[in-house]
Amino acid sequence: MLRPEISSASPSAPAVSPLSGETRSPQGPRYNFRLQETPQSRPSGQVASASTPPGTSGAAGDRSSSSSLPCPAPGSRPAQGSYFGNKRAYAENTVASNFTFGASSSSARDTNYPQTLKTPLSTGNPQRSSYKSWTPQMGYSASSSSAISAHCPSVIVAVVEGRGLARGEIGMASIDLKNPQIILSQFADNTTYAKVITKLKILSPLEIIMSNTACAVGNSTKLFTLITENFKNVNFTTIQRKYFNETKGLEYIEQLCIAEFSTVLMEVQSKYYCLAAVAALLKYVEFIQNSVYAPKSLKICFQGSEQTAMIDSSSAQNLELLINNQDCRNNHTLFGVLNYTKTPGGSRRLRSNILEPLVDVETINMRLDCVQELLQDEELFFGLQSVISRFLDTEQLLSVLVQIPKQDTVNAAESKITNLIYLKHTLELVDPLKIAMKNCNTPLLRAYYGSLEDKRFGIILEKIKTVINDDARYMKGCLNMRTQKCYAVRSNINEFLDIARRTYTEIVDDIAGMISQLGEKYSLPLRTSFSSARGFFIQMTTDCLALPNDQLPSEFIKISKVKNSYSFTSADLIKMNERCQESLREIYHMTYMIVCKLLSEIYEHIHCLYKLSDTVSMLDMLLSFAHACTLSDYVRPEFTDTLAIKQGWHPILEKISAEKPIANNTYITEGSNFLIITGPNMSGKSTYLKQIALCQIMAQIGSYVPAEYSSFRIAKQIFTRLSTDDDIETNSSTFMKEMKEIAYILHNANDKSLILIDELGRGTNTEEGIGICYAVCEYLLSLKAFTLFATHFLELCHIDALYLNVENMHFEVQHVKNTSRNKEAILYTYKLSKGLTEEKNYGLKAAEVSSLPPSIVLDAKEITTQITRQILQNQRSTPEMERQRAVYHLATRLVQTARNSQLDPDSLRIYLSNLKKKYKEDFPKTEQVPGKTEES
Ligand SMILES: Nc1ncnc2c1ncn2[C@@H]1O[C@H](COP(=O)(O)OP(=O)(O)OP(=O)(O)O)[C@@H](O)[C@H]1O
Repeated sequence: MLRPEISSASPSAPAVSPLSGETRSPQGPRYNFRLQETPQSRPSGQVASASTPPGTSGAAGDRSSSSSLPCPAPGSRPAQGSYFGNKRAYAENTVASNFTFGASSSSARDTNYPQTLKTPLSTGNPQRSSYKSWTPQMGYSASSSSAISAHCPSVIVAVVEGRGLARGEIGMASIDLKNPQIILSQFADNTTYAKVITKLKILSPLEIIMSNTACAVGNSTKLFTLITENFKNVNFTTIQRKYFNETKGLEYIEQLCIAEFSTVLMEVQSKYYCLAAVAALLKYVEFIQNSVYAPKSLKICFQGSEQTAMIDSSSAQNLELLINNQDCRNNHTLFGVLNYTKTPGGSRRLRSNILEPLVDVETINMRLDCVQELLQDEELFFGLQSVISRFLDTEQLLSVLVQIPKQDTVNAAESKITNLIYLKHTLELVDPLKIAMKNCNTPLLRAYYGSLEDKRFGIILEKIKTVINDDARYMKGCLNMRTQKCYAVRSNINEFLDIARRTYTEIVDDIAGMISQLGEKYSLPLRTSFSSARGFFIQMTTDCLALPNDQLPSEFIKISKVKNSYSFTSADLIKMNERCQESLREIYHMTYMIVCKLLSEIYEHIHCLYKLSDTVSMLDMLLSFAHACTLSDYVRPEFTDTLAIKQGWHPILEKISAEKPIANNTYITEGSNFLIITGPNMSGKSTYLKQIALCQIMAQIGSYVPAEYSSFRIAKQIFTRLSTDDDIETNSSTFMKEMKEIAYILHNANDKSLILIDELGRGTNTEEGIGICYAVCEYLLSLKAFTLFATHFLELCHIDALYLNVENMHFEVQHVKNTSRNKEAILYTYKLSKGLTEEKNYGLKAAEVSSLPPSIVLDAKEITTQITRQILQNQRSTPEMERQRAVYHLATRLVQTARNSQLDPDSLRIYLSNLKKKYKEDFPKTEQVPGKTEES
């Protein structure tokens, strides 16, 4: 048996774990997880064989399972006396000994683990507790409010990097604890590890697992260091390298992947790093969850990095895709604009699509066809929306159903019963969903309709209905749900269960009777209330009532008062609550066994739920797109080689402001793929850049876009270098941030990128800033990427003379006389026009209208005039410098022309002779460039 060993490290813990000898990152809590082999252990990664029926005991009893518990035959009776009188005999006969009801259980399996194993899960670490506290009972709220909880981190990722020559080859495997789907990926990354970091940011993990060799004392790998720096709030766990075992990974996939997705085996067979990562991941997850995945129960997919567009995390942040930069609680984000989803699955899907838009035009167009149909057919839209909004979190339901608890506890029993009720509720919605979709036309909707025709839905429901009452259903409120669970199983299936339920009802009636008697006795308006923590208790409002001596009778204990309402209990009520709990435990116990038997019968069909959850989440997202369209006049995008947006506007600005934003046109083609945008401060440059990126993302996820007409070229990557107003870093670190971001773009951009750069070089002095901008522009101009470059350096605009593919655009402002203050005021039009801005000293003008003291503004104006004069003088005083500059320009143009010599020979000759003419006009006395002949 493998013996896992976990040691928890508090932030103040020493750098080396005394238990495992592993290093720990100094930031925050870290965990080291070490699996040790002991003589009685089963080999790593060993799981119950595929032929083991789900729910039966697995290898070496390791996969203890629910249906191994013998179930009493319907109608079977204890040998003698009443059920209560023969409880023990009944238990001995019918209940497997590993079914341990009670707060703490120590199953045989559990004894294989040292006590330290549980420490990390029970520490008060708030981050850690997020999955510790996650239980199958949680997260089934049906409303869209659950969208928020849907985004609480629940993903565990294992990352491994190749060694030696294979350094830079990355394998990743992730599983969402709320969604039983494993995503594998393997790719080559460069030394900045941009792809890994981006992928991890998109996954937004709860925990990252790496090999212990990645963080050997004093010799951590660059990848480890970068990940720990970038994910300071995420838990790290290191596992011995041997558990990153590709053979075990392949075995895991063979055993756990459901048949529908088994082609993944062909894809990953020779991808050793992702196989190694999945082996470590599953070993670890099964360990911390204290459960194993049932054979053939998981959806496992391989996701290459080329299937979706890449948006790095700082671009996602700059563009406010998911989180608003000013206030992380408000929903002024692209997600907020598009999110009208009704299910947690739909909301999760929207989130992941926004972060990873599609690149396949055919798929995007299929989605757009659906949105179009939903917009044109109101009946379809409202019919679908009403059914979809009744679905629970199907993915999480599946996630619970495919796990077999290693221990049978009251909680596990209760959760299985709850899940069966949810399953019934979910399956009962399949028919209404089919009815709502029966007249749909578009191929994608028809395909989803077709997936609902799966016979397995009906088979499972039929089987459930033979055991579960027709009216057992999901209900809000803990008492309601408790009642549903109690009476879920049909009567006459188990006589003892019927008796236990009668007893439970009697106790509940007794409680109500006792409380009403107490009310009469003290002439108080007492009410029976219930909470999951307290059980039944008494409540009383004091609105129209004065208490004798301002005190409650002494019989009432544990009194608490909130506003004008008292809550309390009595010694008798506490006893009755205990009896109630005991009888409930018995009911759950018997129900559980029936449920387990039922689940084992329906288990082979359960995988159709993967299809259903996919259908529901996709329909929910498409409905959400259509909903967003109905609130604003969006247009269906086209996909061509040109980025052309007619009268497009910023979708988030529209959501925030009372008036519709000013719309603008955009036109970028391969021949004119570099826009330089100038304009005074506050004229709308940054907003415009973001608007382009947001529209591009909306189009690529299959949504309509805010414009009158739009056409996009698919972007494989979207890069942004945008200035953030609320940057509180120092000037130097702002500059370093700028440089890092721009370096990232230069390393990763290619011909299919969309690049937005705003105010590059503002973190350093003007000359150097211009120099950097110029060099960056020249590099980007060598690509066919679509680039929008907003700047205050007007010198940069002259680059259009050298490069034919550069276009200058500017934001117009108007100057109006403010008669009351006899001053000129700036009127922002937010209108984009051709050419570069003619505004001068607009920084000073902006400062003038700001709250800067007038004396300071005056000083600033004077100093600016002096500096400008000095610069001009300097420039004039050195004709040699001017000559050199001209030579440089001429040489650059010649080189550029030669490089882009797509011009035919005649045009090239004309172009060169024009250049020569211009050069001679500008410098009549310079006969030729020193050292060079004219011909050269
Ligand atoms: N198209 C528009 N329609 C309406 N309001 C707009 C539009 N564009 C920008 N604005 C408003 O103008 C404000 C300033 O815009 P923005 O930050 O884009 O200007 P900027 O030119 O980038 O300024 P700076 O150069 O100082 O960074 C925005 O916060 C927004 O409220």
